[in-house]
Amino acid sequence: MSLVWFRRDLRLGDLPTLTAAAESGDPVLGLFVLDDRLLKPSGGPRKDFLFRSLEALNEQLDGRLMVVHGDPETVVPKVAKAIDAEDVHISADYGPYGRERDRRVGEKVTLVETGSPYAVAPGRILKNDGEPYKVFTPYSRQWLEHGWRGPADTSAASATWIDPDEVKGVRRVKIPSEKEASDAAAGEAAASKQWKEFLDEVSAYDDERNRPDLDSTSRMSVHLKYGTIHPRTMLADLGKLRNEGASSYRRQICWRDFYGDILFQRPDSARENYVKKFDKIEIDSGKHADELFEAWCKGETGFPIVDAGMRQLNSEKWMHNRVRMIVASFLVKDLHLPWWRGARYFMQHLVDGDLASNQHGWQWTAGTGTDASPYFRVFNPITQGEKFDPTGDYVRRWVPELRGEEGKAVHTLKFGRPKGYAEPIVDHKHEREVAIARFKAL
Ligand SMILES: Cc1cc2nc3c(=O)[nH]c(=O)nc-3n(C[C@H](O)[C@H](O)[C@H](O)COP(=O)(O)OP(=O)(O)OC[C@H]3O[C@@H](n4cnc5c(N)ncnc54)[C@H](O)[C@@H]3O)c2cc1C
Repeated sequence: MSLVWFRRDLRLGDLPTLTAAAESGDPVLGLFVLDDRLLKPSGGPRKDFLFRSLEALNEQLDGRLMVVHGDPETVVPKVAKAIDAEDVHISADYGPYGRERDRRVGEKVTLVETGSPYAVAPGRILKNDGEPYKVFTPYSRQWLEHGWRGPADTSAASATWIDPDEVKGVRRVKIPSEKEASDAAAGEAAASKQWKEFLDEVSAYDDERNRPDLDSTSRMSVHLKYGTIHPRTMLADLGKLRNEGASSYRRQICWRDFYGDILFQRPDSARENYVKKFDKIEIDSGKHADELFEAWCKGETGFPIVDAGMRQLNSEKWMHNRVRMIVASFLVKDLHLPWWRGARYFMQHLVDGDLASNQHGWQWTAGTGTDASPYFRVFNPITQGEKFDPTGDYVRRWVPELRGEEGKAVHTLKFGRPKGYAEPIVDHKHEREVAIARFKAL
């Protein structure tokens, strides 16, 4: 018998783990472990998406997904023993917790790793001197040159699936549900449909991807996070197209691989500054800092694009990439709060919250990360709004108090601030100087 332990690969198509497990011709048991170490710190939207994707996977397997609850170190060997499986097939996990977990489980059973959640697995792309890259552009050149495998030809029909009802001595649980849901459609079929629909529009991606008012990005991040689609499948489709949009999209997939690689090289960077000299930068704390943080979380800063972004996050559990950068810069450089405070809030609320992309997206914006935007480059939330939401539609969509403002005047409020909309909580010009002075003091 073979065991496939699903983790961040909740699909049956393009699943090399399944090819490996089915190779011997033995029947296969599909297993998912509800692990409190991962579930407890997960925000509701992520749990909801995970549970709905598990439901979809279970359906694809005609109800044959075994779901158990507990510490994988105990339950995975128990399940393997119950079906007399020699090998436990997994897709490699490169995150700090996942690596340590797999090391522990691997001491008790034979873990066979095939593939990873990335196009190119972390640790593969190295400089000529064998050192990992720290800067995106040379990494991306090497990444393109390295290339990736084609999609694996797998489906539910690739194996004979064991019915979990026939497995004795293992306590199964029902797939839970979660109240704090997002609208993101979950599961492999939804991922595939969404991707195909987006491919029809990808030629416009390069021109429009920075425009939150157009809402024209793919929203595939949550599917990539939970592996309801693999980037390899997407890259294969993109490879058939010859347009700027497809190249630009490929570059974003590369950013995802890059940050996966950086976190693999430096697991400490999930919690600490990637560039150590920033440990000494002055950051604010105390009651007033907490009040400012609260206003930021609620989208009540009095800066329209920042408030629109935070309200989109709180409502949709997702935020446009450009706006993620703007609100992150505002938290770090206008409010002088530590990046990890904002990153934690994002991880609680984002449906696509991913340790590598989130912590490094934050560190990039804060200036403490890899080829970071320099600390002295401070985003002006008003000009950023005018430039990237030139119609003003994005702000009006998310900030009802500003719906009476026309065009891009919604960012400057030059004709006055409507009643009921917050006064700016800080003076951007002044805070910019404070941020730069603190940087220079390092
Ligand atoms: C402060 C901050 C926090 C972020 N937190 C996360 C996070 O928790 N999870 C997450 O998946 N992405 C995160 N990102 C990256 C990016 O914002 C999202 O991947 C993107 O907005 C998701 O929407 P989309 O799928 O429509 O993106 P698209 O524009 O359609 O991009 C396609 C895919 O490329 C990848 N991608 C795009 N931009 C980036 C990037 N800068 N870094 C890494 N991968 C990228 C994503 O997988 C995305 O789905 C963060 C960025 C910033 C600045």
